[in-house]
Amino acid sequence: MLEKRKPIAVAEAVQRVMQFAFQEKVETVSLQQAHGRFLAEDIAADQDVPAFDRSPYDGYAIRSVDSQEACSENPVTFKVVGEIGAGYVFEGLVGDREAVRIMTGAPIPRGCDAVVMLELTQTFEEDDQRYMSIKRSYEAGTNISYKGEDVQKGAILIEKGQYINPGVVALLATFGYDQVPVFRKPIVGVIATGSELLEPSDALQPGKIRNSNAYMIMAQIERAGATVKYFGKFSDELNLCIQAVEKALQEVDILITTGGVSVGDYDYLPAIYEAIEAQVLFNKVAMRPGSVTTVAARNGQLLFGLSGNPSACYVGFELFTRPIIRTAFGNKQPHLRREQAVLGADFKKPNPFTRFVRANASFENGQLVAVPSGFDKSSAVSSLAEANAFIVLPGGSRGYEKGMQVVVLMLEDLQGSEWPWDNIEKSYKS
Ligand SMILES: Nc1nc2c(c(=O)[nH]1)N[C@H]1C(S)=C(S)[C@@H](COP(=O)(O)OP(=O)(O)OC[C@H]3O[C@@H](n4cnc5c(N)ncnc54)[C@H](O)[C@@H]3O)O[C@H]1N2
Ligand code: MOO
Ligand SMILES: [Mg+2]
Repeated sequence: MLEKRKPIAVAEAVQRVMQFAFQEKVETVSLQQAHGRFLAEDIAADQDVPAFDRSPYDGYAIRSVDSQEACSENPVTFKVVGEIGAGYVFEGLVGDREAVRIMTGAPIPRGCDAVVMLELTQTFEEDDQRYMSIKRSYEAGTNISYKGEDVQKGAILIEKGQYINPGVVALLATFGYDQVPVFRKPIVGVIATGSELLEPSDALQPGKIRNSNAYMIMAQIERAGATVKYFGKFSDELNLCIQAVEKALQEVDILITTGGVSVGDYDYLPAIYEAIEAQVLFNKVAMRPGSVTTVAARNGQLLFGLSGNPSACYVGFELFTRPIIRTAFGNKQPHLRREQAVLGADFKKPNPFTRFVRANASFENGQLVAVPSGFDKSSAVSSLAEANAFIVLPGGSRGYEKGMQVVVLMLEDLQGSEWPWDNIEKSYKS
């Protein structure tokens, strides 16, 4: 007799998976490879930035006191006693009515306390000596970038777990991090199952389809920040699949399979879990698509049995696999970011299960509006391309109307949510 599967709530299923959070591991990468990784240590400033008072403009460094009498009727003239570009230091002491030609970024010469922009000066030469005159006075401190005005020594700049974006890369470089401590990426294996599968390079044949899931999932793994290991596609032959899964498990932290998790004659994943003595955490979730999503564990290693149906496969990854990957990065918000949005179109299909409608969410006049991104069956592949969010529609409703408030989960976001699963209410009109 066919075993009847008992659906569990999405939040319960996510919780079961999250029991297997990764132990964080640290490795070091070069600064050039750090972009897109997650920082494994707090970074504190070991110096002031800037490290010296410097000029924000090209112009002349002066002693402000010498400019006090200057006005348009009475220009004050300075003797130009030197010139410095960024990277050089003026060694002398600047005296009475003396100025130093200075470029942006150069240190303020000793004795000077103001910089006059080049455009506000007039220059001339007399007996091989250069002079500069100004027609207004300057207060002490005018046009000086002070030591430590950007960052003060000792400040915590970036916290452990922070995503390394280009700005973080700039800070790491500023503070001399040629090598950067980052969290190790988990290795996520991918196996596609199905005798119907062709590779993308193959010509179509009767009854066959191209394997899109493996490539989609590999891209999702990379988007989540992990490393992919692809083992290929396998036809629906039990022993072949058992061997492939056993072998893959030796080489990865997490293994994802697609297809074969339902109740068809060639849906072998349940038999594979049994054969390799993996414990099934759940094999039915009260959600659409992806109700057949199955997760099993063996010796602390997770096996994600994602559906063969492309939309179901995609959703299963984002809800269950993504957050566990994120735990490897010291991430306190490993789940998809939850936001509130306005439903941008009617969604009339009733369903007893919570729906995750692939959608495009964008701001319209400051309001996030989410519109289903196309054909909504579990088998759909076309609606995935435009999707940057899931609209979460709780089950048990007769359908939803344009204008209702809905919860959305954002797919392209880096910030994430701590736990987005509480209080997902039935929608209401705003
Ligand atoms: N009698 C029942 N039938 C089905 C049930 C059920 O509860 N009772 N569940 C349905 C639901 S819901 C889903 S979702 C699918 C899940 O199917 P499987 O996970 O077992 O996947 P397959 O049977 O292998 O394939 C399903 C579908 O997806 C296509 N596929 C498979 N692999 C790929 C791939 N790599 N790239 C693109 N497309 C793929 C495959 O050709 C099938 O069309 O089961 C329902 N049936
Ligand atoms: O798992 Mo199925 O996708 O609910 O349609
Ligand atoms: Mg099947």
